[in-house]
Amino acid sequence: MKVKVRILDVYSGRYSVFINEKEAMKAKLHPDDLVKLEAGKKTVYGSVVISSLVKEGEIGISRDVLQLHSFSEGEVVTVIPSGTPESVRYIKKKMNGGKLRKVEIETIIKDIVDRKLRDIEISSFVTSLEINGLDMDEIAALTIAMAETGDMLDIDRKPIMDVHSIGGVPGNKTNILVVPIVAAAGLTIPKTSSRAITSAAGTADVVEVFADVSFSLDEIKRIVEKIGACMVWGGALNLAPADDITIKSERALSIDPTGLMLASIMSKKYAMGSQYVLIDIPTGKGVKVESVDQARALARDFIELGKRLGQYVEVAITYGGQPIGHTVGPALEAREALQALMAGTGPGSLIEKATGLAGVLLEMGGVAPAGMGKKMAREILESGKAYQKMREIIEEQGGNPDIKPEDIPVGDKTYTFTAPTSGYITAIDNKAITGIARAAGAPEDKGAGIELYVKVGEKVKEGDPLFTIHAESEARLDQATVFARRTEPIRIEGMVLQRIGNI
Ligand SMILES: O=P(O)(O)OC[C@H]1O[C@H](OP(=O)(O)O)[C@H](O)[C@@H]1O
Ligand SMILES: O=c1cc[nH]c(=O)[nH]1
Repeated sequence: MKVKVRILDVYSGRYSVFINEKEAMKAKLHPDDLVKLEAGKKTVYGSVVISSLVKEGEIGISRDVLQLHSFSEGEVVTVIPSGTPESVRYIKKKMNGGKLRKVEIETIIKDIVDRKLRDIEISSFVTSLEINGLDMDEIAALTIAMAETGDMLDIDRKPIMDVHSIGGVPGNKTNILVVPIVAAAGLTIPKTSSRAITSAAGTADVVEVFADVSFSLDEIKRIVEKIGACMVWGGALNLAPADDITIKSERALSIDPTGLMLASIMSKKYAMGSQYVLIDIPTGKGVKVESVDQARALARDFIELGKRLGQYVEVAITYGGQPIGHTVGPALEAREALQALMAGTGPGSLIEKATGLAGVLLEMGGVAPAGMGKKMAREILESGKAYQKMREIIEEQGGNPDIKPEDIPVGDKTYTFTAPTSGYITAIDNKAITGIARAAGAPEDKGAGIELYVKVGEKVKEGDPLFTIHAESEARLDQATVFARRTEPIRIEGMVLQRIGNI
């Protein structure tokens, strides 16, 4: 059927096309049916929403579609019902535990990017990967398909360094220090991050508190060729575009299937032209990788995948047994990262990890002698050079370089939990901390999160503050406090943990 486009001021987070009920009945279209819109050389897929927002003879197009495709009001388009895409068969094959061929993986990724697959099918694909996994041939094919369905960056400065965390540990604002340290040493580091997947704040969510993170590839090229670094959101670019779409399903389910995680990270690095990549694998209770043996196995996969892509990859297995630093949630983490860059010092876990990772990159990039990278990274941080580089990044990304940590607003609805008894902090539950921060509204509510006053091993007295929840609304604060009461985010014990006798 031929209809006229009506642009609707609707944002649904998916590719929706709106059709009047009578028109839908005539065309035998039903809610959520997949249709193809054709206009000249343009082809776009979308899911049907039956709505009185449009009249007979019209098709409503939501803002989501207009972000990537241009349609004008009144433009005539042909609407063609589209059957189930071939890729659904391949998703079922993975559900049944089969091994996917390269061409099958390419078809799935192309259909995700073309929006032929709807949320429900994409979630099924993600779930099938969580349950049945992928082998290295499948992971390599997935990585290349994810990168090649988008644009590739070609930066005129070499070598290109990169760092990426597999995430999972609360408060992981580390790379916001690593990137300016490495760039201040003269290396080039075009850092792309995703938004939160399982945590309460991805690096892109945190950086967005003080600068823009959505740029075109041309803008990124300009920024990186000028100042040697950027810290941007991968999802804003047409860079590995399937990544941000699958991440939406992962975030909803709070899962990060290992094969997809490898492809998600390495496709972004491949598309950015990164040559030397450092992968951070936080390891500990309540994060994605709980044991050092598992971390080593994953490290081998990253290194092998890097070889297949022509990249030199090193892996740092880092301590992830409790949150990094003292803050969790976008605005609180932005404050802490900025404070550390300005002062050249900060919480031990944050500074140790940031200078440790930056040190490895300085050695990989050949600007620090073997074994001297960490010392050099610390000197760059303490000298204020990393902060100066951060100011350049903020300015080039449209933020205010003079911003101070106290200028960053945090949620003003607060509740502080205190120690019910005196003793030592014997555990901080990563999953509970993330759950509380998410219940408080993070990462979408930038000001939501947690301020931690204690770390494992510290001594507390009854009544000492343990942590404060910040939220932007009373309702969210209530949800988070209820969640916190149901879990045991912080364990306090005496020095005698157990008494055993009479066995
Ligand atoms: O912790 P969760 O949300 O699972 O993982 C996602 C986070 O991990 C990575 O961090 P980075 O960009 O390397 O700092 C991603 O880019 C993202 O910010
Ligand atoms: O970028 C990232 C980081 C962790 N896991 C992913 O899937 N992607």
